[in-house]
Amino acid sequence: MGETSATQRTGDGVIVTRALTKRYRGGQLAVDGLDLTVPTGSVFGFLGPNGSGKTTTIRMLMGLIEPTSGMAHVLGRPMPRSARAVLPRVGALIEGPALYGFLSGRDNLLRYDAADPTADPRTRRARVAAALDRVGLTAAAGKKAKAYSLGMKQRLGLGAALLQPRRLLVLDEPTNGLDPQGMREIRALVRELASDGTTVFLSSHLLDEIEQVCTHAAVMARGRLLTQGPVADLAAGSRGRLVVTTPDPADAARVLKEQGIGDVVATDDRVTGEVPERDLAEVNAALVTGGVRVRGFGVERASLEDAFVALTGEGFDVAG
Ligand SMILES: Nc1ncnc2c1ncn2[C@@H]1O[C@H](COP(=O)(O)OP(=O)(O)OP(=O)(O)O)[C@@H](O)[C@H]1O
Repeated sequence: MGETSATQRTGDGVIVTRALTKRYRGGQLAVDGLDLTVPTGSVFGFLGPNGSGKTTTIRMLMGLIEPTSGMAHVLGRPMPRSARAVLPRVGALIEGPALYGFLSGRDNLLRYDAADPTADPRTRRARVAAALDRVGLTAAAGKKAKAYSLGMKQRLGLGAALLQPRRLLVLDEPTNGLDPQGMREIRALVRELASDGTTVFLSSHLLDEIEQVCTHAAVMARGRLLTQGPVADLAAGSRGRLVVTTPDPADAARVLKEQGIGDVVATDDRVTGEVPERDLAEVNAALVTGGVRVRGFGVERASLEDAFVALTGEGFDVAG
């Protein structure tokens, strides 16, 4: 099979996998028949709880481990076979950046750049200065990396991935372990990179993170792909919740149950339930007839979390 036919077959996805499978030597089936398509220019969230197979997938995509079966194409070329041609065009941040604590941030990047045989030594300093600027570390460039906060270390790792122009950035749990401020910084950076046209593939076990920064997402559980597509479509696939705001939550809950509404949950001044098939006006009328003072009545937009729960029938470890 020639390279051209392979490219045609995989369309214009930046990452395409078909039936990609990894069984570790111990017998653990970590990734099971994965069909993934990451559109060009997307910020693609690879979502799943710990142990769902995200890191294993990323390691196969980067040619770090061999799949047991199936195929993975990155930038139209098969991995791991074309790793030498593909990897220079991919920036990766996997399992935290490897940094020398005793070197300054700038010297760490100079080292990274020097390790790249395609990087012109005459323009090295300028490249490193531009990368430091990109990730907001110019002022801290002279500090030793061991004095950096976790967020600064992550940003330095991203800076290393950005020394060369990249068509694809692969970030494995880029905000893991960061405080809220550090998370915000990394998310802002990801959005900025994406606005320049770089495709970003990032894994996360945080649903709200995916909703905040990603255009597309795939959801993994126990090594299998549950769904993938534009984030807005994934959330819309779930029906959302009926929400009644009222000073009479107990009465409202009773009426809603009488009306056949499922999963009724009452809190202080809010009662929610599953969205019924029938006309919502009838439900509203029943509440009013039942003496419930209705202050608000409507359907709350479904979140990706609702979609996840609907898909798996179980909750998601949102707090991490
Ligand atoms: N080298 C290995 N040998 C054997 N089993 C492994 C190995 N690496 C991972 N696994 C197992 O494969 C499964 C998937 O792990 P993986 O690290 O890919 O998941 P993950 O979604 O990235 O989770 P995490 O966020 O915890 O890294 C887990 O059950 C894990 O224990």
